[in-house]
Amino acid sequence: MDWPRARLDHLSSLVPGVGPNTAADLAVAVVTAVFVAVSGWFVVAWATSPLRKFPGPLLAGWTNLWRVAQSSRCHLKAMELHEKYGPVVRVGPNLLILDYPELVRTIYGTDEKWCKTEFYKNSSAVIDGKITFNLFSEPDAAEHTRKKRPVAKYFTMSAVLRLEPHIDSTIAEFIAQLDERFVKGPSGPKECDLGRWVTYFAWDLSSSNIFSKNVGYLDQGRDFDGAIETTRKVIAYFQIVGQMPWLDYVLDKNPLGLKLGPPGFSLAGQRAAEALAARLQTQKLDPAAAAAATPDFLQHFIEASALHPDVVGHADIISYTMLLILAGADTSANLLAAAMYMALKHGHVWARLAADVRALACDPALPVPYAAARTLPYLDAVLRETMRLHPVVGMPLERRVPAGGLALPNADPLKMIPPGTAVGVNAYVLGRNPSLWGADADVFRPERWLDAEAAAKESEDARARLLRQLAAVDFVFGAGARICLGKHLALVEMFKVLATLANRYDVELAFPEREWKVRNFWLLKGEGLVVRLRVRE
Ligand code: HEM
Repeated sequence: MDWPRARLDHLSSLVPGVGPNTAADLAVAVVTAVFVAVSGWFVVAWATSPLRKFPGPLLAGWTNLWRVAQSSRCHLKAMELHEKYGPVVRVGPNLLILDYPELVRTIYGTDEKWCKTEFYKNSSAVIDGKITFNLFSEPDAAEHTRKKRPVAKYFTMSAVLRLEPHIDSTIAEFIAQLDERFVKGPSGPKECDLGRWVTYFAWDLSSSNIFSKNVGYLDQGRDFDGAIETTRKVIAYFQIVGQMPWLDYVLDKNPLGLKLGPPGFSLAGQRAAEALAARLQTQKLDPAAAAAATPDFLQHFIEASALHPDVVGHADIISYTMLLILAGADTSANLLAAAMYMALKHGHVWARLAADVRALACDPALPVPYAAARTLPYLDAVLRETMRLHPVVGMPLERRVPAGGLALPNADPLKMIPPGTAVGVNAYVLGRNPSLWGADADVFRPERWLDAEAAAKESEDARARLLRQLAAVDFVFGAGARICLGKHLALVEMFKVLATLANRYDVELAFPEREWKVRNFWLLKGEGLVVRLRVRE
């Protein structure tokens, strides 16, 4: 639109130093004024921030854009920063990252004072124009407890073990596909992109645990409906907007209802809604068959709805199931791929693991029972060591400092973090802290766990140190009131599938000299796990 000349002249004459000449002058003046105002605002905010005393990159203290730019390698950047600045580093105008193992119990406790920050808010749906939090994103502690209470009992170890038949059937499908596609055939074993195949496995397994039905990724050998790729994009989007929450209000949750941000996650919602409707129908028509079926999460949530109708409606059942898909599939796939890569990269580790598993004398044609796999200390050590160095979630778990502030330990001269500050510990950093792990903190050495357990039997100090190490590795699943609900399930799956693969196959890396590439898209995902498999003699 062209503005009338007189109006432009009048407006531009209001800007000091700019004569009533041209529209271009006015535009320059407006841009300059905005720039000066915004810069001024940044300078004042920076100069008056109570976090100014905390060290960190200068730009990070001004704008969250700095950390957004680091996203895909923020776990490595965090290591560099702690090395340079110490255990407390300012990585955003209102965010400090901490490398104090002893603070984990305070920050991630059960006392409901430490709430999740805005980082999590965006991973919620908009229903009827309102942001509706799920169990994971809910910031309010009381509301979180209300949402969690009806379903928590379905995630205990004993409840998870009742899902073992689903895990077995998916592992059976997994090895059948590996045999058929990569082991058999006249030309002998073929290269197998195991990283891709564990992803199909984890996605089918997640669906089997929830709906008693695989989606068919293993069967088809591809992400045939695009849901895996879409979910990854959704998680990567959450990583970015979590760090600059206002972006999500522009890109996704804007009042105009325009979707400029993440790809829709509607396929998972639609699948969940259809499965729920079908299950309710079956229950009505054939209650005896429904009661006799192996339980799954859908069944559990329907039961929770019957027991707690005031908390769990049908929309909540769909929300719980979608969350399990989002939180449980790629996380498990990434940990499984990391354990395989690390054990194979250190050939003696895989050899010892395979020898221990085979000594159990389980049938190599069948999935190894959890009760048998769990008896193997070396398998346990391989898993712990993998989680220590490749903790899956590659970002700090942000929490808001409550009233009273946070006192720093060890007479840290910075002493006190003020209330309202966002703070976070990154499991990747904790897993490499030399005060916990010693000088070889960066080395993959499962034997350290066996040594530590032996030492713990001999001395109180060693026992206390082992407990600290166990707590640090456990932090891979978070801690306290917001600890991962799927922790037991994930561990049962890991024990079983690693034991089954080691029991059935001789495995080697196809390109042992190559390093895999790890990218951080909130989750740490390694790429380049390519192997050759032979069914063992
Ligand atoms: C190796 C696998 C997994 C890892 C490393 C992992 C890690 C985590 C972490 C770190 C959190 C806490 C986030 C925070 O406090 O900011 C979390 C929460 C959660 N996880 Fe997992 N997870 C895994 C597998 C699973 C599985 C298999 C499921 C479901 C079957 C699951 C369901 C959840 C849920 C529902 C929450 C939210 C809990 C709450 O806020 O009450 N996770 N997970």
